Amino acid sequence: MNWDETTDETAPERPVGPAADRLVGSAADGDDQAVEAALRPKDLDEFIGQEKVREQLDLVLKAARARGATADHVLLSGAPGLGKTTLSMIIAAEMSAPIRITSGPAIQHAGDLAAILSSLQEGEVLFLDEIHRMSRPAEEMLYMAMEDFRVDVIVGKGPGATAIPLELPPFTLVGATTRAGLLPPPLRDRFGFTGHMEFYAPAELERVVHRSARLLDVEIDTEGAAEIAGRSRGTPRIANRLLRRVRDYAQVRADGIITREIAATALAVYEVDARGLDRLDRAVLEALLKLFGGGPVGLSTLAVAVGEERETVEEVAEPFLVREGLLARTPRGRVATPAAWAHLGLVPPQAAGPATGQPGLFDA
Ligand SMILES: Nc1ncnc2c1ncn2[C@@H]1O[C@H](COP(=O)(O)OP(=O)(O)OP(=O)(O)O)[C@@H](O)[C@H]1O
Repeated sequence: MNWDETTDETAPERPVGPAADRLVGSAADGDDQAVEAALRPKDLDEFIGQEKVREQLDLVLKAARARGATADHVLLSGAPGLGKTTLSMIIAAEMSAPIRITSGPAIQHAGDLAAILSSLQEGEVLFLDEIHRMSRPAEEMLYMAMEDFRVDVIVGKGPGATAIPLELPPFTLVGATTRAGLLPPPLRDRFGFTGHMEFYAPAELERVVHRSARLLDVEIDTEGAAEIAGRSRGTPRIANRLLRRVRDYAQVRADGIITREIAATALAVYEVDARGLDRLDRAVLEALLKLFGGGPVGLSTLAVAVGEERETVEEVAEPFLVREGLLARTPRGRVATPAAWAHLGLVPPQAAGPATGQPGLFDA
């Protein structure tokens, strides 16, 4: 099989093996979950960035409130850590409604979903994270629930099974997905509003860092916040996590105040470089440049060279390297860009071509 066919450059980082606990991973770890609740913005005004989604959602919610109606179902797509859970909580708060939080993988049987749906209160927000990972029967039950606020509960088995219709109170489903493309069109079409969350600009992340520092009672100057923001890979969750590690360093090794120098030195200790690359990202780039002259080189060969699983390189390191324009996935193999050479301070070999990376020599 051609590896290129299975490659999705927009695929979000999925923690794999030892890479799961990396400081710049975008999925939440246990430590994050404890702090995140305290750092979540509580209303749309407090929510930083995502101007388009925020403005559109503001209209959807204001209109529903003015009509005294339940808000339309909302689908939020985007990489982990960009604020989908936070926005769902804000939707509930803006509608003065309670919220129930669950996820696709937690709903394996239609009965699991029926139990949740039948216990919802009128107007309640149901947040369904990773909605693309729900089972097929549950998904089909959801179609009817979203459209008609009704489900058919199947009682019994085999020829004697009967469907008992169950009326549901109007509710708002907020679905979140990192892979909007994986949602079947009938499900996608049942959302009244779809918002795509983009990675954050450095200036927006700076505001996130300042806000979190204020809530955590940490003193930080403008340049210190800019330094952390620049290494946060466009993701508020990572910005908040780096801030906490820099705060530790500032407390233990300095006077507690975060300046540019303190942030840069602290993050060097944690091996997060000026562009947000960590040890794994740099190992991949270094192997590509130093061992294979910048490529093209096959994924398996590259993975062996860095001593990681193929999936770890492909799913954990590469998405960010591709996004940053440091690495390209081509039909002939992985290739470094001029920006990669510049970032590692190396000089590309002359026009003679790759040092060792003859196309066809390496596995595909
Ligand atoms: N726009 C924002 N302004 C301020 N803080 C934010 C913003 N977006 C996210 N955060 C912070 O980032 C953290 C992660 O956000 P959240 O849990 O909502 O992300 P998510 O997209 O739901 O991630 P996942 O897909 O892993 O569930 C939270 O602590 C939240 O406070």
